[in-house]
Amino acid sequence: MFSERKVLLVVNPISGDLDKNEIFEAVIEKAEAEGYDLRIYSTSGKEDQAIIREMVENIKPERVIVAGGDGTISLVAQAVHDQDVILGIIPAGSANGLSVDFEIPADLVDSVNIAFGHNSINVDAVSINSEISLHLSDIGLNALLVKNYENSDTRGKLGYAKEMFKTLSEHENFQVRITTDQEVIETEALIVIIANAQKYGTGVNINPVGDMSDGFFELVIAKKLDFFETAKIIAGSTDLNPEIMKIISVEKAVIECLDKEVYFQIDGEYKGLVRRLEAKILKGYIKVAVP
Ligand SMILES: Nc1ncnc2c1ncn2[C@@H]1O[C@H](COP(=O)(O)OP(=O)(O)OP(=O)(O)O)[C@@H](O)[C@H]1O
Repeated sequence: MFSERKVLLVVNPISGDLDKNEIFEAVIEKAEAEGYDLRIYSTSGKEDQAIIREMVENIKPERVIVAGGDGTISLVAQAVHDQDVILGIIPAGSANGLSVDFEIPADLVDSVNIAFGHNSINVDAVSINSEISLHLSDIGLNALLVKNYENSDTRGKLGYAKEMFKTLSEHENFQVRITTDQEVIETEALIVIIANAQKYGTGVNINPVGDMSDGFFELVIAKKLDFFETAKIIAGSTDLNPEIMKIISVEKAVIECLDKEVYFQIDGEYKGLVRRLEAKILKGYIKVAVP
């Protein structure tokens, strides 16, 4: 029988190190059990956003389920955000920062059940110089780490530690001016994070007040630190010292790097050097299935 209820599964075949066949099997089984007509799209790395958008317009699925890392989730969110669909997430990337924040478990059966489940929340996005950030973007130290890690051929924890050491020796603090509706802050900074979420994929809770559905994003400004304080922060120390870290909740902000161009990353993807960022919240950007 032809089913009116449709679901589109988008899979990134190269993300993380999960066997995608297991994902196909689990989703096919669940879709059958729930009476969904399932369509599948495997990303190619080229024109995916436009293709997914067109598929969603034609198929009109109730849900779009993404199996991939944060890059693929963000791509699909941008393709479907103005459609009436629920986004289900099956964590299948190398870091899975978004899934950590949504408390979506790594277990395949559990995440498939959640992706097809009844609970969903509206999630904000942050527009940064017209690009979309769902999770955590930043300028400074961490963006340089992302750049170094992307360019290195080592992977895993050891590769990460090696790149962190290299990054700490290369990084230079910068002068920044942050203009919000409430205040103008001018300070030397190690890192400025534009945070929609709370945690990096490593589990570091950099923004304890973060809530992806509250209509605000946070600016987390870390000032000059010494070498060991810096290492502690990016290695996972969560005891945020207010002398060192300042966190403000805003709807929009302009961030200007006053003395040099600074490394910039969005949701784990290195974006190049920047001087100026304009960030604003996009409320209720996408609906996501959650536990
Ligand atoms: N078939 C493909 N071949 C090569 N690259 C692809 C293909 N499909 C998608 N990509 C690329 O995969 C990247 C997105 O990867 P994604 O973020 O999903 O996984 P990841 O990098 O393993 O995980 P994480 O973001 O959690 O570290 C994009 O750069 C995209 O262009």
